[in-house]
Amino acid sequence: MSSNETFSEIEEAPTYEPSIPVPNVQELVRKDPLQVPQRYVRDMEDRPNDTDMSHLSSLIPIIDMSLLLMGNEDELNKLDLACQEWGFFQLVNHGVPNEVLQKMKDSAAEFFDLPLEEKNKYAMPSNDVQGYGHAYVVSEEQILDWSDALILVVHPSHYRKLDFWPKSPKGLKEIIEEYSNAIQKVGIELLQLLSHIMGMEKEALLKLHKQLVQAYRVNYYPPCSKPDQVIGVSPHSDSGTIAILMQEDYISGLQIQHKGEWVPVDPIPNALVVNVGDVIEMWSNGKYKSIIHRAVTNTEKARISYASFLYPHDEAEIEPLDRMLSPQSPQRMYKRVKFGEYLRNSLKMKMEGKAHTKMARIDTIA
Ligand SMILES: O=C(O)CCC(=O)C(=O)O
Ligand SMILES: [Fe+2]
Repeated sequence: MSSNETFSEIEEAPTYEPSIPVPNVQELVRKDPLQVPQRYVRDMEDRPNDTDMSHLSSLIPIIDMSLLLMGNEDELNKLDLACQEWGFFQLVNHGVPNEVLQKMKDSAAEFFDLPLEEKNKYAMPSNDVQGYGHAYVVSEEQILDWSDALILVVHPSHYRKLDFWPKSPKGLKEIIEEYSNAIQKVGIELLQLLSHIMGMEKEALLKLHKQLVQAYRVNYYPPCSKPDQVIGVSPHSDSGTIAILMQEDYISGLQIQHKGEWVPVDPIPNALVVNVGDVIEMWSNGKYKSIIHRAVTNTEKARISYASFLYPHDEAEIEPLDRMLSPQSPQRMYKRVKFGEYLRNSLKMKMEGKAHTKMARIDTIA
């Protein structure tokens, strides 16, 4: 692939901003399902409210990849509108076999069911953000998310730190690789289609990455006795290019901000949820939106979500593309930033909506 030829395979794996170690939430719930320690309790204004917005979930665009790949104009328009108005869509007929999705889910569920000592063999060290633990914890005072996660860099393969890839259950490593390869294929196709709807040649966005990097974050949200007081994953936008998420089939939790409301993205069995990240928002000069989203918990069931993030090489310079400046938006909304600096700046902050995008924004409003 052209974008992967720029950097040689002897390049060292990058390092990322560390996160402060905090208690394991699954273990906390296992020991006492009713306890909700104060460090997880949100301020009143940040709590999920119980207004049921599930009727809005069906408005989130559902896009058919097989139609996109056939060049169907209506579907391409739908993609364009989805990225402008929602920043999120559900992707069906994406080509990843259902067996691969299911094997990924079964194997990850088995991992989280292992005793803590076994999972802690892959514990995120204090100087890294890969492994089993919690990202974005930057101060002891910070209110914590009601979740644990396994985080790995999966592509390019020489970036992998195999010490963090669980050896048990048997087959997990292999399915992470198989699933991630399948997701990368979908991701590349989406980048080609986005290049097309931005009026560029197919490989344009891929080339701008200099090298396509892919990280994998499996989130585990234990049930919570007070789901109205905690958040599973704090509101944030994703820093990379695009994110592709697999959800549990029948357990909701993901919510996205749309016109001032938190809209749930209820799972559609075997669909993938795709969202535009900050980099696409910057390249498109704000035409396509990187939307704030969060995950909430429930009293009944643990939920696992599987997020793959595609992003550029650390050295890639990100700025609005000339062709995306238009009479409607003649001014650049973003400065040029080196992606590696942008990403590390985000990882150094707690997740807080779009606060991390400040370093790239040109604020036109005084
Ligand atoms: O669990 C979810 O549905 C969302 C996870 C997410 O936004 C993330 O990992 O960045
Ligand atoms: Fe996210």
